[in-house]
Amino acid sequence: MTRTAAADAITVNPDEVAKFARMASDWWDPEGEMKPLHALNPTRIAYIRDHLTDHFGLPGDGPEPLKGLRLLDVGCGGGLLAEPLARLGAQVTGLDATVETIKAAKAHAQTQGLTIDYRCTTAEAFTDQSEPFDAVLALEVVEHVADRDAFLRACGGLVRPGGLFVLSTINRTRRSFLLAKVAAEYILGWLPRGTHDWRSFVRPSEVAAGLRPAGLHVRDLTGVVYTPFTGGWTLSRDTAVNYMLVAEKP
Ligand SMILES: C[S@@+](CC[C@H](N)C(=O)[O-])C[C@H]1O[C@@H](n2cnc3c(N)ncnc32)[C@H](O)[C@@H]1O
Ligand SMILES: [Mg+2]
Repeated sequence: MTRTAAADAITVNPDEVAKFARMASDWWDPEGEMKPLHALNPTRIAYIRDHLTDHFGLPGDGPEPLKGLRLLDVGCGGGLLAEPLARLGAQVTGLDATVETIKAAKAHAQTQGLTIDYRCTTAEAFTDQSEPFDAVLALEVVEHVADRDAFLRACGGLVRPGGLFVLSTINRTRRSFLLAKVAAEYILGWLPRGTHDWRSFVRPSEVAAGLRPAGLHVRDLTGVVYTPFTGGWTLSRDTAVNYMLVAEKP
């Protein structure tokens, strides 16, 4: 049975988190069920690094361009994002709703000699337990939560004034139904069948509306598209399927 952060956590969809808990041993296998996240990683990490260094006026060169920043990775999974960001010098806290996932993340970070503060909890529960962060990240999580607005409000509440929120997800369009649902799960087999519910995909306008009560404004919206020739992902103006978004708290 999956042990979750808190049975009454309003953003946790038990069926959704159980899927990720079952995959806990697979997070770091680049050919396993998390293969698409591994493939996306270089592109999304570069996007995050560039937005953070630019916004906080950091030099951006050198081996640790994110040194001095406190980051919160919400729905961190096995740490695919938390680890590279820690290597770039950031002080990283990672939250995930399932015990199995956090165990896998802790074990892997230890093999890498990385110090990351991993906790099994939710953004809404963590709000009362922590100082706000320079930046909060939630990549590929919002389409799996039970209450989207509560999730965005809680994430936004954990951003300090002057800080950033970075999100990635899948847009809810006709094209995303064909590509991110039908093709990815049933034709190409990139993701296990049933990974996503198209109705849970999120329009950028819905992210913006969900962040507004927490006082955040969207500063950037960038698409991420698959390039069949290279088998990689690149940033694009096309936000109809996958996209990344940066919001700022003034
Ligand atoms: C697709 S994975 C993304 C992992 C990671 N952010 C990445 O991009 O590599 C989604 C993760 O969100 C977690 N999750 C789902 N709902 C959550 C919630 N309400 N609070 C915290 N974590 C949640 C799941 O357990 C899972 O590990
Ligand atoms: Mg997803």
